[in-house]
Amino acid sequence: MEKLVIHGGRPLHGHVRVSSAKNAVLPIIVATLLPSTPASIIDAPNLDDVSTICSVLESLGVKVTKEDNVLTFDASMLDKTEASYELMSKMRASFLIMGPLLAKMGHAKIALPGGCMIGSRPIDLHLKAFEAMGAEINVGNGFVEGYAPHGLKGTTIYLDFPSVGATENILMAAATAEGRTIIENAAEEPEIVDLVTFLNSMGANIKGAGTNIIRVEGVKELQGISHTVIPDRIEAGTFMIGAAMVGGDVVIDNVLTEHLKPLLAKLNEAGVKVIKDIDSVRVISDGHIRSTDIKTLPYPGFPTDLQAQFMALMTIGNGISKITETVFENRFMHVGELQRMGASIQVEGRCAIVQGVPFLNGAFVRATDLRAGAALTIAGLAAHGETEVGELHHIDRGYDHLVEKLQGLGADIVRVDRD
Ligand SMILES: CC(=O)N[C@H]1[C@@H](OP(=O)(O)OP(=O)(O)OC[C@H]2O[C@@H](n3ccc(=O)[nH]c3=O)[C@H](O)[C@@H]2O)O[C@H](CO)[C@@H](O)[C@@H]1O
Ligand SMILES: C=C(OP(=O)(O)O)C(=O)O
Repeated sequence: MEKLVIHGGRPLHGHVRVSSAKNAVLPIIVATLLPSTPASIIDAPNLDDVSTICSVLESLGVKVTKEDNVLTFDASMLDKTEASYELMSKMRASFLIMGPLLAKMGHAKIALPGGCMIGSRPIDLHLKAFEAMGAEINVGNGFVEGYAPHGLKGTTIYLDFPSVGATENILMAAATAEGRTIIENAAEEPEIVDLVTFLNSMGANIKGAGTNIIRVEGVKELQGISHTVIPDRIEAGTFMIGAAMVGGDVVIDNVLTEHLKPLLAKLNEAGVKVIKDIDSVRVISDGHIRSTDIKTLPYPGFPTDLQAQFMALMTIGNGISKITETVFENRFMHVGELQRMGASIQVEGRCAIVQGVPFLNGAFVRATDLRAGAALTIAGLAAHGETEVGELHHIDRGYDHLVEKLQGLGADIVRVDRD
């Protein structure tokens, strides 16, 4: 069991480069199930979630190869349509294989992903959409099984909530379905746009990605291409918040600032200096933070995946900050850990009231989930004394070389074996 050991209080300086987006690369890898010829991804991030999704595809018969910085997926031998609980339980995004498998193979049997730390995360919207497209869906004994022996048919689907995963699953099911599919109240996240760019480059006919109505004209076949995934806006945001909290002068490279408008606005409100450039952003901070409220919302609102990190920043604000989480029902697991570092936070339902304190103190804390882990790492870098962060497998899911990148900025952080 490994842990991070952090000695806080050293300002951050220099450049750090953001990797490709986890939440874009995962659905894009799944979409390589669809074409009849191999598809490649250039510069995929080095993440446990990427390894997991590659294992899921391999378990279905896809040949996955890596040469230098290019991952290639050849689904011409795809012959299985069942995914085990062991693989599904590692990562919920694995459920995205349901749409492409139904579209291409007419069958999918997938272990139910189950609940997780941040909420129950049902898949009802995905399943309702597949049924509307003509699939027969049965749920039982911990599995969801779908049949579409005569193929999927386009239809109009209204999503009760603009679910990112449901929008992606439907897009992949609809790309080669018969006729037109219209997704109303679709998710508008940049990762949806990147998936659609990938699908359209392979020959799909999809319009409206990035708005809440997406139209898909089903095509007969897709052909594999090579794709470079968009930068990870959540990793970029994590470094921006980190620089703001710890203090210093940091340039974050490979950032599309148009994907981070709510964070830029909130850092501005918090008194942090942020200078935008074409594909980078510079954050200058003396560590004095004005308390600011945030409310998480689907894109283009404030991302739930930056809520924990922003809460860490608010723990040293000059007053009271109200943090409202509307996307997931239980995404405050980091509160207890931040309290161990001396933060003053009270949770009232979906709101956390953070009363800023002059400084945090180092403590032993656990990464209760991926973004909680990032938040606690930032908090440790800003805190007085030594912080240890355990349960690193959560952080490894979604941050590519986090420790090395922070060391490059001058942080005193090492990864060591617990024993
Ligand atoms: C791999 C990936 O891209 N993960 C992201 C994706 O997760 P994910 O795709 O799972 O998130 P969704 O947008 O689907 O979920 C948002 C909300 O909708 C609910 N819901 C979703 C589907 C459904 O069938 N029924 C239902 O009720 C969920 O429980 C949750 O409360 O978007 C989330 C919201 O931006 C991000 O936090 C995750 O980092
Ligand atoms: C919640 C997240 O990911 P996932 O949907 O894969 O659990 C995240 O990236 O913060």
